[in-house]
Amino acid sequence: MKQFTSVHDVTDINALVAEALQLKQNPYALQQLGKNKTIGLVFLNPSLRTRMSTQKAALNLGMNVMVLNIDKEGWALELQDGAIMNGTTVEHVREAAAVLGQYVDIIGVRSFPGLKNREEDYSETVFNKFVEYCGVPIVSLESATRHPLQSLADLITIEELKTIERPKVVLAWAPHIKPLPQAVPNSFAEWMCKADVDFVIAHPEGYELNTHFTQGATITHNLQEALTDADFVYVKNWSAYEPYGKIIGNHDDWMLTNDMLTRTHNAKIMHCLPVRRNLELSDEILDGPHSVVIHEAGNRVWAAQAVLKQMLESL
Ligand SMILES: CCC[C@H](NC(C)=O)C(=O)O
Ligand SMILES: NC(=O)OP(=O)(O)O
Repeated sequence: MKQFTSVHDVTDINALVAEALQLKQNPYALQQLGKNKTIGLVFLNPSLRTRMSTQKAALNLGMNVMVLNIDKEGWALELQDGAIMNGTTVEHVREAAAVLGQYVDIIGVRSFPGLKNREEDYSETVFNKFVEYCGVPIVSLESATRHPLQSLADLITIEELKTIERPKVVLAWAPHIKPLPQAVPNSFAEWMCKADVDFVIAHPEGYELNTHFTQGATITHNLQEALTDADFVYVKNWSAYEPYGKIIGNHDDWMLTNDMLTRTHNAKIMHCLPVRRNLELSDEILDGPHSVVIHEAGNRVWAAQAVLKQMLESL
């Protein structure tokens, strides 16, 4: 595996899931594989799970790890090619990315969308500049339009916890007070459309995701209908794709409650975290028997470890 930026970088998602579950059983079996290899984790935005789980995965493989919060600890980055840098930016991404590539064997980058310019975000301008200039293999720590490490962990969780061969999986939009990226739902949809599940996306009218990511999914504006016989409900907020980056209408009634779950097939409730309690998901669900969000977060280590193993094997 030369890079991990989307499901399209994976030849066999089921084999990758199986590999992750094997590593979960025997986390330290490959400590020599990463010996004297270094991964650099570069964050342009906050992170808890991705930061800690990817470090742990790399350490499990014997790698050295360096973490840089480049937005706070690095120089103010210039991202526009051809810019006359006579303003507040101090270093161009061309140099910053290339220099980072001198220090590491693999680089991870987190770069959220600005949610202002859809063309800029959906062309992955910032992320792709790191890909272009760093000169080493790259793993996405969440980009403007995808979060593949999260989606792999989600698929691992579904495979581990499913009680029937082909479960019904529902991506259910939930309310929020801030406009959030579409990266997590885009990526989840892409992976679910390739997995052996019956996949349904439920959201209020106006929150349609870009169809590039949802080919094969059943899409409904009726949450109750979607929840019927669901085995997994993946709860996530996202802002509108059109008008881009906006919150449209008031849909507080889309926050899941235990009463709504009675329609499901004893569904397990998933969320990538962080979650706004009693806004996106109720306390009664998060603290109740249906939630698997902590188990899901734990699987981020095994997802990252399986990906880094394959990337190390390709160095
Ligand atoms: C893993 C989730 C990161 C981010 N969440 C927030 C709260 O910004 C998002 O929704 O993409
Ligand atoms: N789910 C996830 O990626 O969490 P962080 O943003 O805390 O890394």
